[in-house]
Amino acid sequence: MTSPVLEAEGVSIERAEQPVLDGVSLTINAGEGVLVQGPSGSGKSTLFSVLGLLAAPDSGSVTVAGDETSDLSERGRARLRREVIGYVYQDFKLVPDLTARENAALPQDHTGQRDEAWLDELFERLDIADLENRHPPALSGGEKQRVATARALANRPEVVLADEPAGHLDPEASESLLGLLQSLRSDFETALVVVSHDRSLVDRFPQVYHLEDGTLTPLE
Ligand SMILES: Nc1ncnc2c1ncn2[C@@H]1O[C@H](COP(=O)(O)OP(=O)(O)OP(=O)(O)O)[C@@H](O)[C@H]1O
Repeated sequence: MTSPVLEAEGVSIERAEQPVLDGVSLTINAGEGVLVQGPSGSGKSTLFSVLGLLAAPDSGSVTVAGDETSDLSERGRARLRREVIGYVYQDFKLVPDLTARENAALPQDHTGQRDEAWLDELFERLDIADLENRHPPALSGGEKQRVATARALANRPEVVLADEPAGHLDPEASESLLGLLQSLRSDFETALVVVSHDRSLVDRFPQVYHLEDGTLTPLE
């Protein structure tokens, strides 16, 4: 039996005194591909933050790689963020003073284990090898998105969380990036959780949930 890499149970959170997530439960097993689809403002980025231990829920629990996180110290949560989860942020969060390759290597530098061969492979697979010495201000939105994806995968995480990972790409580049994420999922058992408003992604994922009015519903 596969064990969950990420599990949210009864998660609720308010923003500006309004409920955004209302008793959301979600289980992600190793290697699973899950899309959370919902309209703008439905709470997708909030769910991304809660699942990624970037925000604590008001109630409910989030368990990462078997560790229930509400009782963990900040140090323990930081370790899970570093070692278990990879993040593709909606606004990339690349460091402008570092090259594309240095940005992608940041998670490895935080754990003290540079793996140049894996970075080479990621840059090849993402088709950005020729951009590795450029700084983010000199990259297009789609190029930044691929560098951010390389960074998310740098530590071979058990689960990648991605907020609108194809938001800045044309349909062809979006298809290729999602194909890459899905192939990494099958090659390395990396679970993938994508939150997106983009309905065209629905057919690309084995499991799809709809988020609206604070409630997460599986789409049949
Ligand atoms: N820091 C905050 N303070 C107040 N309200 C917030 C805050 N963050 C989010 N919200 C509100 O919470 C709701 C959910 O926001 P969230 O960003 O999670 O939605 P989303 O589905 O990701 O939207 P989008 O697709 O437009 O990115 C929105 O109504 C938003 O205005």
